[in-house]
Formats: sequence, structure tokens, C-alpha cells
Amino acid sequence: MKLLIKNAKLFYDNNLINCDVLIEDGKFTKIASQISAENAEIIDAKFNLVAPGLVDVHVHFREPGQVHKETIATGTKASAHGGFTTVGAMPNVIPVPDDVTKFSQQLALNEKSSIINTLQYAPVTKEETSDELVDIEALDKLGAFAFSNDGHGIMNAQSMYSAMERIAAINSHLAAHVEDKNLFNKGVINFGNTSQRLGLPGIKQAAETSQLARDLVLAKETGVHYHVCHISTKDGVELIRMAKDAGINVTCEVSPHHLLLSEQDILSDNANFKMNPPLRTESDRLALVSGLSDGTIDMIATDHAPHAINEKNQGFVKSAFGISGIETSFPLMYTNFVKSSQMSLEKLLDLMSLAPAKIFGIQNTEEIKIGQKADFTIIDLDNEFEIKTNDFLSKGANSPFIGQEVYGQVEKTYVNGNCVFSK
Ligand SMILES: NC(=O)N[C@@H](CC(=O)O)C(=O)O
Ligand SMILES: [Zn+2]
Ligand SMILES: [Zn+2]
Repeated sequence: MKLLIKNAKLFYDNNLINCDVLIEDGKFTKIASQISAENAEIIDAKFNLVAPGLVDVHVHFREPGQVHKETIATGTKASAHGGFTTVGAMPNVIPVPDDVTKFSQQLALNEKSSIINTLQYAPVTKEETSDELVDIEALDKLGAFAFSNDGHGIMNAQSMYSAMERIAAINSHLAAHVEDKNLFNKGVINFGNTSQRLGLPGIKQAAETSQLARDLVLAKETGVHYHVCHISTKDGVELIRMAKDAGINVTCEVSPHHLLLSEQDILSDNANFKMNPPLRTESDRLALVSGLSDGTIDMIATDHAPHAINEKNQGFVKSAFGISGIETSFPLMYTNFVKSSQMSLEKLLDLMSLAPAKIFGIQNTEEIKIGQKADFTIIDLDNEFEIKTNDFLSKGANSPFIGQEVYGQVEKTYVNGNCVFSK
């Protein structure tokens, strides 16, 4: 099978070059200024961006257990629509895949229904909420991408310490949703001016930072690769900066919504602005932007958290936490950071593809080069479009960005040289 991409603006070797690209049997085989090939399917990229498939290490597909919110099929279709070819799926499904049998079943479901590469997180502890560790070595052997109790902080320091030791020993990764539930205060929004103004219970920043500080101490002692999920606070960024300076093996991700919104944007009781961690203050948001530009923050991850309409239209107190993010991530980041000249396109592609692949050791997805698996996406950078509810392929259109005008529309996405999304 031959596929010839003509007139590409290709992200190659950290540069943008105008060229043609030949793909044979699912792999890149030739990159040159002019290629002609017999019997090839020809796609004219019209000098749109041809980029390595985007990588998101933090998504929630809801299968099994809550397929009214999302399935692996709809989640991976939405991912392809967002330009993503590889995602890390969190284990907060029902049942939690916390033993060999359930984890194998989860892998089989992913394999059956994914149209992109779905990598599966294993939980750290049973049910994600207990103190008892899963069989880390066995789940790693089955192919666990990394370990995370996302949705829940790990409250017991001894459990965390033991998990880190064992995950370090097998050279895997521990991704932490840092949250001390005793400081969470049954909150639904950031603790501060906005929570007071709206009369809503607030989530203290210390719920994030106190557990993060503890974990950094434990990570230092155990040497584990400790990855911080969805960092949201200024003090959290500062802790990670200090830990990196001290040589601790820590990385972290930030979501587009925490970079682009703050609690000031919450003007009414609209739960499309409700997520965990919550939108923080403007000074936190600016610290996240600085952390991204100075390298303290390593990557963008969406925390794609789809919910049904009736789970999000109940106001802040009753609605579920989370937003549907995988289809809007690239356009929002491109428009607000690259188009506005705050960041280069190369840097954005690093944050959304190369860096996560490298840090998590994801094989064969790092960059476009000869011999590499042809996972890529074609993106129109020139035409403005509106984010519309009806355009979501995810079952969840719970987004605070509906109605925004953006650039960076994905035209096509390919996995192994096969088209998995076409506009
Ligand atoms: N981010 C959210 O607000 N919700 C996530 C859980 C999580 O990422 O903590 C979900 O699964 O819905
Ligand atoms: Zn989380
Ligand atoms: Zn999450």
C-alpha cells in the first residue's frame, strides 16, 4: 500500500520544510522536494502542516461502566479528530482494572474498539481508593503504560512510598493526581474570591501542593519517575521547579484549560467551568504559562473528561467534574500561543507530541523520519473556524470553549498510514 502526500509543510527534524512524503506499508519511506510514485494514493496537503501524530498522556474514556458518557470507539474517534494518534487512558472506569483478569479485559476492549493507539494506565492501588497496592509487576508485564490513581490522591504515604519503590524497580512511571482529600473541603471551585462571591464550597490550593510536596520527598528517596498530572497552582509549579533543580526525577503536564482560563472567567453557575483541579486565580494561570515557557512544565495533556448533558447542566454543586478536551486542545493552544506569537509552532509540537512520547518512552511515535511508523496529522493553520457543539465526535461536548473562534483545524489523521479521520 502506497500513500503519497504532496505539498506538505512537514515538521521534520525540528524544522518546517515544504516537501512530498511517501508512505509504504504503514511507514515513512521517502521525504524529498518532489516525489512521484506509481500506484500510490495521492493526497494534496496544500501546504498545510503535516505533523507527527499528537500524544495525550491523560484521557478518560468511560468504557466499561459509563458508556453513556464515552466509549473507546467515540473517544478514539474524537482523539483522531483532535489530531491525536496516541493516548494514555486513565483507569477510573468501572470496574477499575486493578488485577490481571480485569486489566487483560481492558486491554482486549481497547484493542477491539480503538482506531488510534490507546495505551492503558493501571491503577496504583485496588479500586483506586484503597491503600492496598495492585500487583504492579504483573500489570507491568501485561503492558501497563504507566500507573495512576487519577481522580484520587494517594492518601497513605507508606502505600505511595512502596508503590514508588516498585515502579522504580521496573522502570515504569507513576502519574499522580495530587490531592489531599482532607483539604478538599467537598469543594466544587477554587477556594478564594470567586468561591466566596458565588457562595460555593472551595477547594484549597494546599490540597494540591501539600501532597505534591510530600510526593517529591518520596520521589527523591525512591528515584521513581514521578509525573504530576494537571498542575494548577503557582506554588505547585514552584515546587516542581525546585525539585527539578535538586535533580529529582519529576515531570509534569498542564491542561489547555488551566493555561487559558482562571476563576475570573466563571461568570455564572455554569458547570462547563467545573473541573478537578479547579480553575485557579489569574496569578496561578500566569505561573503556569511561565512554567511552560521555562521548561518546568514538560507537556500539554487534555484530561479529556466527557460527561452527558444532564450530568453537567445541574450547576456547580451537583454537576460532575471535568471537560471534554481532546478535540479543542490543538486549536486552542495554536490560536492562543502560536498565532499570538508567544510560542513557536515547533515548541507547541514538542509539548503536544515529541516530549510526552520521549518522557513516557512511547516507541515509534517520537518524530517523523524514514522507517518510522506513519502516525501523523494534517492541520489547516490558516482558516478560522468556530468550536461548535455539533462538531464534537466525543459523546461529551461539555466544554467552556464552545463558540470560540480558533485556527488549527485538523483535516486528516493517519495511524500506521491508514486514514482514521478525514474532515
Ligand atoms: N478532571 C476531572 O475533573 N475529572 C476526571 C478525573 C480527574 O482527572 O481527576 C474524570 O474522570 O471525570
Ligand atoms: Zn485528575
Ligand atoms: Zn484525569
